[in-house]
Amino acid sequence: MARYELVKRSVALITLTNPPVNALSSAVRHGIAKTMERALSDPKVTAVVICGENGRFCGGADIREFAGPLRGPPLVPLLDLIEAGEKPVVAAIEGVALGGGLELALVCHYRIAHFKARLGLPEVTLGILPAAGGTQRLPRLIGIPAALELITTGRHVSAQEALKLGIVDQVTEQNACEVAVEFALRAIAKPLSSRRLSSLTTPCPPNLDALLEAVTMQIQKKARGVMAPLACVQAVRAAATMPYSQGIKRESELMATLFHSGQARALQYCFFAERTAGKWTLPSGAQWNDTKPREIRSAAVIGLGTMGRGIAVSLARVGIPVIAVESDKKLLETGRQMVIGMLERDAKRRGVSASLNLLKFTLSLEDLKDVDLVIEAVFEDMALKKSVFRELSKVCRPATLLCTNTSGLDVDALAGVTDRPQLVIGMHFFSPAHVMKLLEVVCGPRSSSETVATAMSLGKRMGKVSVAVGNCPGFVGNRMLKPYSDQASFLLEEGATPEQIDKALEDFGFAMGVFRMSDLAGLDVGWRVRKESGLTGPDVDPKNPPRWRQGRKYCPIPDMVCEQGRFGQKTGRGWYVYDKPGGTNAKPDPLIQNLLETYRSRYGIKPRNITDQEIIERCLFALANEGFRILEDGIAARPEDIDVIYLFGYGFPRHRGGPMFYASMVGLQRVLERLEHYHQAHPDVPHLEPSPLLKKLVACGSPPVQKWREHIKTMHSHL
Ligand SMILES: CC/C=C/CC(=O)SCCNC(=O)CCNC(=O)[C@H](O)C(C)(C)COP(=O)(O)OP(=O)(O)OC[C@H]1O[C@@H](n2cnc3c(N)ncnc32)[C@H](O)[C@@H]1OP(=O)(O)O
Repeated sequence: MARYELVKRSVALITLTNPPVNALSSAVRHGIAKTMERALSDPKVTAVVICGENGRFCGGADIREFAGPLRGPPLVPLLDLIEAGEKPVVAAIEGVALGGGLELALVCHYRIAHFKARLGLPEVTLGILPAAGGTQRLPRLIGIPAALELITTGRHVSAQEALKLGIVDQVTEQNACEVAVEFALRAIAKPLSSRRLSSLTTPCPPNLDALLEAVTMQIQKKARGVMAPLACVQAVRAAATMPYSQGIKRESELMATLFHSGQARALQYCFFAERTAGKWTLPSGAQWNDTKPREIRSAAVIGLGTMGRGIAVSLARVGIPVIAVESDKKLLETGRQMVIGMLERDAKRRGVSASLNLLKFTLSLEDLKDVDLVIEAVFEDMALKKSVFRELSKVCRPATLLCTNTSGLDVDALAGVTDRPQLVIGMHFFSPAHVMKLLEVVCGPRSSSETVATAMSLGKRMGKVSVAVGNCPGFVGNRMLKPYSDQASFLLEEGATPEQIDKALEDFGFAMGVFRMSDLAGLDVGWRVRKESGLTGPDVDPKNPPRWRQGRKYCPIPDMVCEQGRFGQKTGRGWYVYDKPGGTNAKPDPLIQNLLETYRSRYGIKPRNITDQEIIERCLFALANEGFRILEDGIAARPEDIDVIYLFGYGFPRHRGGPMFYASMVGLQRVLERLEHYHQAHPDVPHLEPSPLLKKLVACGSPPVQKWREHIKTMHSHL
């Protein structure tokens, strides 16, 4: 796990060998300990270079080992030994030096980085802190403010920025290992004491307390309830106020509180879930690693509304020529200006030039005859979408992939009107499409494996986290949203207010509660869908009981809000009131309070006190319960996929892991009991009835989320 060679007759070259990222597994730590001992004790060796195999220095501790007991040599004494050695040690950083990898580099006396390398201490994103001296050595090297920023955010820096900050001594465009060997030979005669970071005094700003206070407040505002960044601040404070020997103890104490926390488990689960989500399998057996995607050299987007504009920008900024289509001149011109503006702003922010030459705007579908792939992003109306797909079928060459950006309509019904159902697939982007990372790739029963592979690979190319899902109304994300938001509406009936529900959800960790989020998205969208599906509006049978639709309990309050022209932020009024249309400062509105009181008295509902616990349980357990049904139905392949969709598309707090992981952390038995309790109280709400899969998992002893798959017997997988 660490290779030893003697180069240039006197330099020991130690190469970490643990593909793919040379993580510091117990075997690698053992390898480093053995090879370092050999290098330090061999009189022929005058200097040491440490590098990583395959152009990657080191991706840090092996995160998979965190779940088990510590085996092999602990890192801190090993790193102290390297730093204390009397022979100069040089880190040759190629690829990445992250977490424990950077901590290893920090105990080397010199650091040479390849110009493409990235460095950072991302432990905070895994719910822990850099506990191999990182919080003590980095502030001593680059000062408190810069170290605090890097450690509390986990941000990676480029080699160039690392040089500016003083983290590395040299950046090279050549082979970093060869440069490091030459560097090491020159360093032999030089004294090492000033290169041992643990022996240095931390440069301390005069306003230390004010700085730490400001950073703490910023964290509490941005990452409400998240423990690790606050612990990082305390560890950095120790670097500023204590000698190294005490600071390292403080670092270790803080790590001990974080290491076994539920937040750390959740965040580490998210890390792997994100990587698992890209690994799709179809009922045919075809899967991500045996199906070659097609190369997409040109694309088209139909419809330049909010979604279409974002999609066009996402394609153009990764170098794909895009033809954008609108139905009339005015809309085309507006769309053109918006797309160009968005692309220019995006390019400015990234410090690159805007690829405007890749854009073409047209009113004619005929212009799409030669493109490789089309993404339809017209209004969410089946008849309209079908007419577009019929037309595309006529004008596009037979090999063109036809994708629909629908948020819940039947992808197979669209495939059915084309001459190539195997090349039709859903690409459900989230608004704003050039910002939001999630892409649901909706596989119809007739979508070919090559089509799935191509949509997934295009998503990756656009920087999206793509998840393959099956075809059903609302797919995964929006299907689960319904029970969640229905519960919020029922809670309004029973006595809660929008602000109370939002606060409970925001205290849980959501960036926005369900009502503030609906105001942002626009209330009219859901209203239109409910009208189309006959839940409200003129098509509802007048004989229908008032709070009852399609055989189940229905809350008409959201419709009543819309009937008053309150569509959310864009109209300046929704569940809240805003200073002006388009305003973002939500204030509780007495008119909504009135509406709720009138509604309750009309239906004889006596308002009751509702606790935050009930809000969280009813909203989130109903959400997870639908997730279990989605797994049973084979619409999502694994719980990780559902969690990734909720993390990246719906703002579920990452330190809670996603709805399915959260349910497993609460305990499936407890979730089952609470759902049974609420279903007993509300027997007319089917979403509260515990799903068979939840019951089955409880009966099997509530296995960990990673094992649920073994208990899901899907007869008709849609994936
Ligand atoms: C006491 C000492 C404590 C130290 C604390 C730490 O060091 S915590 C770990 C800190 N390091 C990180 O957080 C880095 C995590 N990794 C990444 O950010 C990225 O993987 C990467 C290194 C930037 C490489 O990205 P890339 O996109 O090229 O590859 P993948 O992300 O897809 O990863 C490839 C596979 O490698 C697995 N993996 C990556 N890092 C680790 C790790 N540190 N431990 C274990 N496994 C790791 C990843 O899961 C992928 O595996 P697959 O099986 O192929 O999905």
